[in-house]
Amino acid sequence: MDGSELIRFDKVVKRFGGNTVLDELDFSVASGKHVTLIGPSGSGKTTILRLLMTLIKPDEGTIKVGGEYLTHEQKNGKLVPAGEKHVREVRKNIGMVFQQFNLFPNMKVLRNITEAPVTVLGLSKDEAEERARELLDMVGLGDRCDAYPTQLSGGQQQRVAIARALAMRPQVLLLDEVTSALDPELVAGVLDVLRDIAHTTDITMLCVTHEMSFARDISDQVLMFDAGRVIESGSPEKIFSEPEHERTREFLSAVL
Ligand SMILES: Nc1ncnc2c1ncn2[C@@H]1O[C@H](COP(=O)(O)OP(=O)(O)OP(=O)(O)O)[C@@H](O)[C@H]1O
Repeated sequence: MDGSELIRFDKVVKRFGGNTVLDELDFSVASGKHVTLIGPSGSGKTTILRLLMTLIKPDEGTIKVGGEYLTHEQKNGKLVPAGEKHVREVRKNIGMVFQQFNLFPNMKVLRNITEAPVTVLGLSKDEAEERARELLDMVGLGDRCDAYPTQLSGGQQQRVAIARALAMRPQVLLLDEVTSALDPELVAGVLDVLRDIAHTTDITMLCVTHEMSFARDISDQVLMFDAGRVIESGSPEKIFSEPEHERTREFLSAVL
């Protein structure tokens, strides 16, 4: 938790057709911090996470992760659009948990977690399994290594997805409305696991959530988005108790 800058968006523009979704967006996330993005539907929050996962590319601007450009690379002293190999290297620092758990249905829980560490990071099967078992204990599923995803509840599957993301030892964990697809009674278990991770590890978190009490509990900083820009940011105490912007007040009164 050294506070150095881990993520930086610089004048990022993203358009879909004629619709400008991110409008010269600047923001940064310091290493070890937990930052939550809130704001009305369609304000561009998920787009930010998808840009970081390189699922989409910005139309303008630059994105850096861990001091390296994600969008560009240096070649012969010039900044050029990043090639696939460069993107893959920078992307290794980033883990993501999606709304839909996206587990491999034909693999048991343990293998879901060990697959990428073995094939992408080159860990031995034994090393990967040891780490996977630790992570499964951490998410409260140490006894479900041999289950298939369909034998688990949605909440359990999402906890496996969290363990799978952490198994790659990313510097930053992106969380995209990870409880939205869950039955209400399963939400608390997943949020408790994430609270525990936030409070006991030094991983950086960038989180899109509609769970305002969760955002209040884990965040060092809350960014309020509207129409593709950060209109207000600050500690959860400030944003939730003394919002300055009229749009923030309107948004919070609709969701709290
Ligand atoms: N692939 C796409 N093609 C066209 N439009 C898109 C695409 N992805 C996102 N958009 C549009 O971009 C805008 C921002 O979407 P985004 O999902 O980032 O918003 P959000 O703030 O995460 O919303 P929500 O809280 O509802 O998830 C929306 O108007 C959406 O319809």
